[in-house]
Amino acid sequence: MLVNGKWAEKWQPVQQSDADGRFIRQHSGFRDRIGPDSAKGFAVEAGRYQLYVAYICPWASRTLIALHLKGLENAIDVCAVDPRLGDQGWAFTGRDDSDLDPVNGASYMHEIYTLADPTHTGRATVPVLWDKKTRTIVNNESSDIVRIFDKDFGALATGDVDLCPPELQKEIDAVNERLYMSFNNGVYRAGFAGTQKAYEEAVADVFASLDWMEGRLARADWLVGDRLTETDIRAFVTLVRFELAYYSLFKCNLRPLSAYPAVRAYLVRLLAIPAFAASVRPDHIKAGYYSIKALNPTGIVPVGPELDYLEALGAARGDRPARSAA
Ligand SMILES: N[C@@H](CCC(=O)N[C@@H](CS)C(=O)NCC(=O)O)C(=O)O
Repeated sequence: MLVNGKWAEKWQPVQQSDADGRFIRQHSGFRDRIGPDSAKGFAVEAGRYQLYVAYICPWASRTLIALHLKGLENAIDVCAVDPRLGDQGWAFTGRDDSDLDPVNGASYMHEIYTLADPTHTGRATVPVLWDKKTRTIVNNESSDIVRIFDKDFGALATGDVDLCPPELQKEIDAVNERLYMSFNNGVYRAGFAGTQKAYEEAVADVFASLDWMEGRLARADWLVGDRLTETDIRAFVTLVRFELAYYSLFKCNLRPLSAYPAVRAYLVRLLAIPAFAASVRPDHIKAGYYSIKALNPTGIVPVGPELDYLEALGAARGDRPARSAA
């Protein structure tokens, strides 16, 4: 991580924990908006902003899905890091169809943070929304960036969807909060737990969330109201990683996803929406999670699992089959 603008040596991608071994996620530091609600006057302009993402990362994937659903692909550039978190954090290598940084020419994500604030202290996380004009970070919190794309870009956003309609906002915020604690971050609390107790608490939360979603989706198409909202984006990014990484690497293995037929059908339905499909790179997800040395010291990436819903995704994009012919 960065300490006063310097990359701390001997840094390991291990997360913070409390006295009982419970995983603690860092708070995001850059929280401005774009347009009339911007404190620093970031204006709505096509081509001015770049979104830094990692395809492995569920928080970054939320913002990618929102960008595509809102039809902002031509207004905002996207730059994807190498999926493997190395000794210097996220890197721009161009490997595995990741990107080199065309705007700042950075080698590592932490350079983007020190360009914005030469004395920055904190982890160099993705997503980051970067302003090319003033060369700084607008925002590095995915829940804000989703709302920036949904609300701030006005006529530049051509997608015909309101991800947080005012009449549903209260319920969306309440369900988002619950899902975040117990599901989106719940899987991380399980994976990075430092004690048996912290792990068991987290796994119970994860499966209680799946139980709740199964009940809801057995009688409704969407998690809140009668339409697609940002809550569905939040559920999706964790669901699509569940069998690829969380079930095995994070030990969230109480039940397979097939024990939740309504949830699984919902996942397949969302994958058929191009904005959702465009955010999913199974190769990056597996390479990224299994490169976390603290959890997988050998770095060996499992061959499986074979997942029919992801093969359909690859075929739709014209990818080669997941299993090589070697
Ligand atoms: N609050 C942030 C969390 C982002 C986050 O934790 N991203 C992870 C990747 S999934 C990251 O970049 N981790 C690098 C690190 O912790 O050093 C958000 O939702 O935007």
